[in-house]
Amino acid sequence: MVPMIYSLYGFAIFFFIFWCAMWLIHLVAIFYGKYRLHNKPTAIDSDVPLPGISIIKPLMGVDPNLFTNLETFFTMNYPKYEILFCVEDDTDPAIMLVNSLMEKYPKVDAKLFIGASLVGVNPKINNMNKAYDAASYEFILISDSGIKMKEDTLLDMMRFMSDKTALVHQMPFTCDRDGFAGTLEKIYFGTAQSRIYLTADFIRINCHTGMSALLRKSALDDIGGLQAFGCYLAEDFFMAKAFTDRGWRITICSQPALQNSGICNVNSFQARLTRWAKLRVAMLPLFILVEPLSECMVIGAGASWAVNILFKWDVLGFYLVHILLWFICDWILLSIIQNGSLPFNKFDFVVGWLFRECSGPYLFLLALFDPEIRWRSRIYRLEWGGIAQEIKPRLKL
Ligand SMILES: CCCCCCCC/C=C\CCCCCCCC(=O)N[C@@H](CO[C@@H]1OC[C@@H](O)[C@H](O)[C@H]1O)[C@H](O)/C=C/CCCCCCCCCCCCC
Ligand SMILES: O=c1ccn([C@@H]2O[C@H](COP(=O)(O)OP(=O)(O)O)[C@@H](O)[C@H]2O)c(=O)[nH]1
Repeated sequence: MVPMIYSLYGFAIFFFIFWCAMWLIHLVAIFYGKYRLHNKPTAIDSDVPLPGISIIKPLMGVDPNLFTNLETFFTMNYPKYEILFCVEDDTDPAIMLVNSLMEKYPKVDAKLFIGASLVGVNPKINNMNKAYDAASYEFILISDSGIKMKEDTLLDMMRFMSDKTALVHQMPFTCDRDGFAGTLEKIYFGTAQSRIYLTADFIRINCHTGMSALLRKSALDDIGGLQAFGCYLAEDFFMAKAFTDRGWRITICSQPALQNSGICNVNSFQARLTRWAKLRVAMLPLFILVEPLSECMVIGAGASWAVNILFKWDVLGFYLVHILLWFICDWILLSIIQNGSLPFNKFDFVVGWLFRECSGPYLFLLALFDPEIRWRSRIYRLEWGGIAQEIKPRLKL
């Protein structure tokens, strides 16, 4: 009987401490986000020339926003850069679109590479490898197809690239997009994900998501170049880990990444989150426990039970206050990251937030019980540690 009481109290203390840690994460994210994001660049010293940047854009297929997203790369305010578009398949419709942009902006240094080099299983790495080998400058920007840039985004990223830094990344966020899926994506990236992302950056834990990342090429060459990470699907995480293992700094810049894919629906968004959860669990198995526990509804339930055991507090009252406070913190954080008016009203936020918070744990369970990873036209399976194997030949979409 006594061991059972001890275990009961042990669990209650564990939930209570975890719950306190989550509130600390909320506070760190809010204060660090306010301090770190959206601060205007100090005047650039015009006597020191800015280093050149080779922008690598891996493309696969087109979507309704691709043209306007890519166009933002031709109109950036940065003195020296080249754009290296990569397409794996010579029948890809993205080729036509890139050619028309290159014709529209003949003064911008842009090239198109067709055909992947098979250096591993990661199709994004295979697609980018030729461009990486041909890059002229000492810094590389890897930028996914759905990213939209502001005129000064490159300047913003470069000003965080100190001598000790090998990687400056943009925290994932989204452009304003219509419809429930657009609201949901903004809420997820501006609350649940950014809370962890900002805290991790603050305490210097690797949380690099490689959708928009400025890399020091010499440092990447020292760890084997892009191709050294072709065996992983989460090449971004392992690349950043290799840098930090060698003593390099990695950091976010002040502008969050503006994801603006023209494909915006709840199913594809949830499939993407599930794919990412599978990657995280394979890389860091501790996530099987901590990720669901970090969800509002789950830790709230655990903490409500814990405070009832420890302090005899009312379970339902505690749970409702917990949800209300979590909701308010999320609203504050989202407003800081948006840095302007949100494209939806408070009612839409309530609905989107409740949907996200209730579906998050369910999506995580789905990810745990389905080991196959579908990424664009390919299907993979991951080993513990993150090494990937392609298990079905490429589908023609
Ligand atoms: C009391 C302790 C509580 C700890 C709670 C931790 C709970 C974690 C909960 C949520 C995790 C959010 C993680 C943030 C970002 C992850 C996004 C992601 O999964 N990205 C992966 C996929 O990216 C794409 O991959 C393909 C590539 O080609 C594309 O270009 C990419 O965009 C990516 O691979 C993984 C990146 C890093 C994941 C590691 C995150 C570690 C976070 C540690 C958190 C510690 C917080 C601080 C605790 C005190
Ligand atoms: O087989 C593939 C899959 C993806 N990509 C590129 O990798 C980047 C990230 O792809 P996606 O947006 O599907 O990844 P997510 O952000 O959803 O993980 C994009 O620029 C894609 O064009 C690629 O070149 N080949």
